[in-house]
Amino acid sequence: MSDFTIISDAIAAVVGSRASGLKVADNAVSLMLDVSGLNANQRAEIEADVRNAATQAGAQSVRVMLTAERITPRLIAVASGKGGVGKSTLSTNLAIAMARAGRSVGLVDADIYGPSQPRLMGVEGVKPEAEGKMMIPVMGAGGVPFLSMGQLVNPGQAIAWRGPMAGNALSQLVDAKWDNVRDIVVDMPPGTGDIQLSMIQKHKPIGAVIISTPQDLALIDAMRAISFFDTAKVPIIGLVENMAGYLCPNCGEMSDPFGSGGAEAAAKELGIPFLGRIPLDIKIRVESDAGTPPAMGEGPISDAYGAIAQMVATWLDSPKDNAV
Ligand SMILES: Nc1ncnc2c1ncn2[C@@H]1O[C@H](COP(=O)(O)OP(=O)(O)OP(=O)(O)O)[C@@H](O)[C@H]1O
Repeated sequence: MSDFTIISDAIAAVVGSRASGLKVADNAVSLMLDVSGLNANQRAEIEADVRNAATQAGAQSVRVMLTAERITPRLIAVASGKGGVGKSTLSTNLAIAMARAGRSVGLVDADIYGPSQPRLMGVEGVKPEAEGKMMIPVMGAGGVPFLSMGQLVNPGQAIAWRGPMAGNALSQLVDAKWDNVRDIVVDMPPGTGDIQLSMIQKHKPIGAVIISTPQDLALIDAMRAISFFDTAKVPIIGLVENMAGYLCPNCGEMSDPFGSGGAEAAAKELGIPFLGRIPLDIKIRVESDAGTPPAMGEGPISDAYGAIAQMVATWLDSPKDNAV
């Protein structure tokens, strides 16, 4: 067998058809490696695998050029019928849990009423750089690239916006230099008005995750959000119940200050998936506010976000009519 065939077979054995343009001259190897859809860690790993395989097959130097097709990220809207139910906290932790599971995911804070994500992502005050007219996402907690309305405007300035302005501002965040990010979790403004409608009409999300607390009144608002996305023909990925049970740090007893199970029952009634339940736990607020959201750590809370991320990932990977 020629050196070329030995090296080519060794590379194909580790990366299949991702390698192309292989050249071998005097044991110096060069090739192109398609890294579309892989995150930064996976890119580094696959490149190292190729280098090892080529070296073990006899190459003395290996030059690898990474290439990736430009992909348009899919948007996952995280929405709630009303404010204060934990939508931003879920968005951050969902994105981090998805990234931990090896997915190439970004986060956009589209909540013009109170962009809180820069703090949760540990990048408060960090201004994104631009390449031409394109913003470059900043690297946030858990290695998740991130952009926020709070980086576009001063606090309070966006409150007076009408729908089209909000839609245009979202364009700046979504049409940024996301490189190989496949999915972007979008923290939507709470509610179901003109602003939210403009945003989803302009940037149709592939699906929506709705979050609610267990009280009846909150669930009525969540139902409104669900029918809002239904009307806009955005599929519902599922419903999350937040603040669903309180574990007393002193006596260890579990209580349900806002009730529990209401969201699961509502999801069943509506025929939409129930994605999981996050307890009321002060650690969630403290760690999120400190820019180290609990999904980055270990334990039951991190596991709960991980399980929701897994369900969202399964939904994204399942065949669907509106797949991009
Ligand atoms: N499961 C939880 N346990 C304890 N605190 C929580 C939990 N979920 C959210 N919080 C806290 O509740 C407050 C509101 O949460 P968050 O900002 O995520 O809500 P929101 O729905 O995005 O609100 P807004 O409508 O203002 O955007 C925050 O202080 C957050 O840390």
